[in-house]
Amino acid sequence: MSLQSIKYSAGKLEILDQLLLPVQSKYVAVKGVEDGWKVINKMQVRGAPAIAIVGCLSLAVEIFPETYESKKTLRQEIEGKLNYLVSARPTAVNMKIAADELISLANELTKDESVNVEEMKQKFLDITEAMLQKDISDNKAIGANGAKAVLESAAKDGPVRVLTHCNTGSLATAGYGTALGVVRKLHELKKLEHVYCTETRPYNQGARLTAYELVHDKLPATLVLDSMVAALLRAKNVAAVVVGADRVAANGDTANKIGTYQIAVVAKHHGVPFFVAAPLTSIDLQIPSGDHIIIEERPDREMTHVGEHRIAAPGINCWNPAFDVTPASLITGIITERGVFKPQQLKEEISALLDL
Ligand SMILES: CSC[C@H]1O[C@H](OP(=O)(O)O)[C@H](O)[C@@H]1O
Repeated sequence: MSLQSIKYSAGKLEILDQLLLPVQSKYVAVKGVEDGWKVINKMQVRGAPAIAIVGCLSLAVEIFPETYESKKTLRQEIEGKLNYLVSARPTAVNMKIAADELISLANELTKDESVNVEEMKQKFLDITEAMLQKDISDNKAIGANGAKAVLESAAKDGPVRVLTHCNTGSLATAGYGTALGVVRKLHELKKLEHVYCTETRPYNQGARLTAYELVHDKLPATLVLDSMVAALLRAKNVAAVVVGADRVAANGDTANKIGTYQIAVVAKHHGVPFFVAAPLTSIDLQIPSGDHIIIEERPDREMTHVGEHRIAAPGINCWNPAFDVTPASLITGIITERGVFKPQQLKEEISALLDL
């Protein structure tokens, strides 16, 4: 069992093919941007932070062996390939934010006469490679901030029961995870009584990936069906819900895996605190609200089949949005590596943090 979703060394990138988990643990090579786009679009690798890291590293391995006649040529290559990678999946903002930052860097280096084209290439490689360790350190901070927030929100002292949705662990990031990082931190603090994970139809990130991680780490965990959440919150004394995010708008509205919105509604009905855990690289202050978030719609086959086995009647119409938007009013707190924010204060506090 491996939880390392991404394997990288200079000029070489492999990803754990998550379509084969949990039955088969197999790494596939990503030899350039075309491969990067395909493994992201097919969801062989998925998860907002992992998408950005794999996308950028696919460009890094592509340019690594190359020599460029000018900085302008290299800049054009970087800009064109990064914008192409953004098109692989539209909802998560992390790839777009990473692309914009790296394109801005390429523009600055192009103008800097003290930097030659080889130095510019190496600087791009260095900054792209640093995304791996930064993501892990961000997730550790999210875990610590989130565990504190969950325990403070709990009605009683002592270990807590939490519910999570989809997969937000090592298989969605460079390691440790966001919402699942909060769960891991609670366990490290000996404050996790139990974690419940939803199966997360139709891709089954919960049953196939989160359960895989929880069994691997030997955490006290139970898999539940997406349809069980209301009954679970009514019967099992869950102290908090902690989910991930693919894009958080300036007002705190959050796009996350389909089913998140209805979990938030049920949590509100039962008075259970509902937390979103996400790095700053998932927060898009450029859009005012969740109404502006593009929701990816995926192939019908993901609903009508499990693997090669058909489970839906041929000819039935399908609607398969991969995400939904949870309004800020249903969110107790947004857990980041820089702190936990009320949705209503997010834009002001993040802007102040980033000196925007
Ligand atoms: C750590 S962010 C993970 C985020 O991404 C998942 O979506 P997908 O599996 O389609 O990439 C889900 O929304 C998770 O919350």
